[in-house]
Amino acid sequence: MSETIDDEPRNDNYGFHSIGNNAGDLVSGSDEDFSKYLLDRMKQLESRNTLLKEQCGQMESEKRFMESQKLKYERESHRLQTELDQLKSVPLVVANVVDVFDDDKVLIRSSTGPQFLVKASLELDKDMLAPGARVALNQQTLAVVEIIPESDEPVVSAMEVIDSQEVDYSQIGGLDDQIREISESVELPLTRPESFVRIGISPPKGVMLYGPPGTGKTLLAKAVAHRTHATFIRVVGSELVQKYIGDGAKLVRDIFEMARKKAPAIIFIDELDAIAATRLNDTNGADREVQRTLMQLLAEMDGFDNRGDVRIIAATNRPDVLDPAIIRPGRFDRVIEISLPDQIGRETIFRIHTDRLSIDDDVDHAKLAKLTEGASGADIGAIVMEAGMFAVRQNNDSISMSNLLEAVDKVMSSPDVITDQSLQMFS
Ligand SMILES: Nc1ncnc2c1ncn2[C@@H]1O[C@H](COP(=O)(O)OP(=O)(O)OP(=O)(O)O)[C@@H](O)[C@H]1O
Repeated sequence: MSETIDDEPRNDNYGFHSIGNNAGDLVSGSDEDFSKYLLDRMKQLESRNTLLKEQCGQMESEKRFMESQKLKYERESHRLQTELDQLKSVPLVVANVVDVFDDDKVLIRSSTGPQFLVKASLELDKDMLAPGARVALNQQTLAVVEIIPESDEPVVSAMEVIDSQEVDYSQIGGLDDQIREISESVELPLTRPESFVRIGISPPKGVMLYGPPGTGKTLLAKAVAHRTHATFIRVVGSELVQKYIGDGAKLVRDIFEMARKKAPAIIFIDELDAIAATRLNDTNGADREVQRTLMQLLAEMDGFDNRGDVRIIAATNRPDVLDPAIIRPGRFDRVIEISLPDQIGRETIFRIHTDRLSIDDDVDHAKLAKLTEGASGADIGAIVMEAGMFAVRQNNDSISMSNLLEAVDKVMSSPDVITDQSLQMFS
């Protein structure tokens, strides 16, 4: 096969003239010239070879780039196709599980309110399919096809007091015994759990604070959270009473779940009586829902490890209506009365509330305490606030005793102040 030396005719300087593309075509010349010629040709061919190798390298990298681009576009096309399929799929209906039965039947309540008895897909995790769970239904058959993962419901995370105020025991007057009791029941299990393990006793699972409004129950719970650097999750009982079936129980589950995630944590359930009033036998739908929520609370309390770092404190103004089941041992087994402050307590609370204010030197806290028999800590706080407003109105630089006396008259004559007969329920 004739070997092509080069693909262009050439004009070389050695007395040779090519008459074709083959070596045999060279016109003869001297041997020396011929070897020079060959050397030159070899260099030319070497540089051409180098050039071709570079071009080949470039084409290789272009080929790799094109292949990667092809892969990238194939992936993008697959993603868009999947998205298109999903967008074309029929939207699912969201509902809540009311009850689950053995034969894969589920009683659900749609967001608009009606209830349906439907089939549940066999692929679903039966443990997750519990009353209160949120599920997605096929639009045609209403069959349960998905369980919507529980997320931090905004309403639950909104309950966490993330920036719990810098409340300390020193800002609470007239409750020294109660502070000691709550410190033993809540603070020590969080700060010195090993003491309970060493002695072999379990700390109280839940602490119930009861007493008239405005006596410092919430304040105490916040102070404990501050002392233990625990996440303070405040839940108001009435907020657990939800409109739809199962939502209250689900809220309780979410709250305990969040507390475990955010441990050490203190769950403070204010107005516990809103869900823990005595269970009535003859109940209508709404009471049944409240009971379901209460049962969930009891189940969570029975289920959780009381040596763990989640503590529960509840507060109520209505101990007389509480279901006895809620305060049996193993539930709220430490009950602490937060009573109205006595004379000395009121004087202390007056000092606490005026401590950071500009007041005249002649302010007599003992006299103010004598004049406010039956006032709660909140009433005393209101008196000091009113006195401050009077001083501002008179453009004074500080609060005078007369401002405080005027405020005592105003607040103590207000219908909100606890009277003797309303205290009967706490006796
Ligand atoms: N013992 C106290 N010492 C100092 N301040 C108090 C005391 N009790 C109440 N206060 C004042 O009253 C305010 C309300 O108190 P707190 O919210 O703790 O009352 P509560 O018992 O939880 O009321 P409720 O039962 O209505 O929820 C407090 O922020 C504080 O300013």
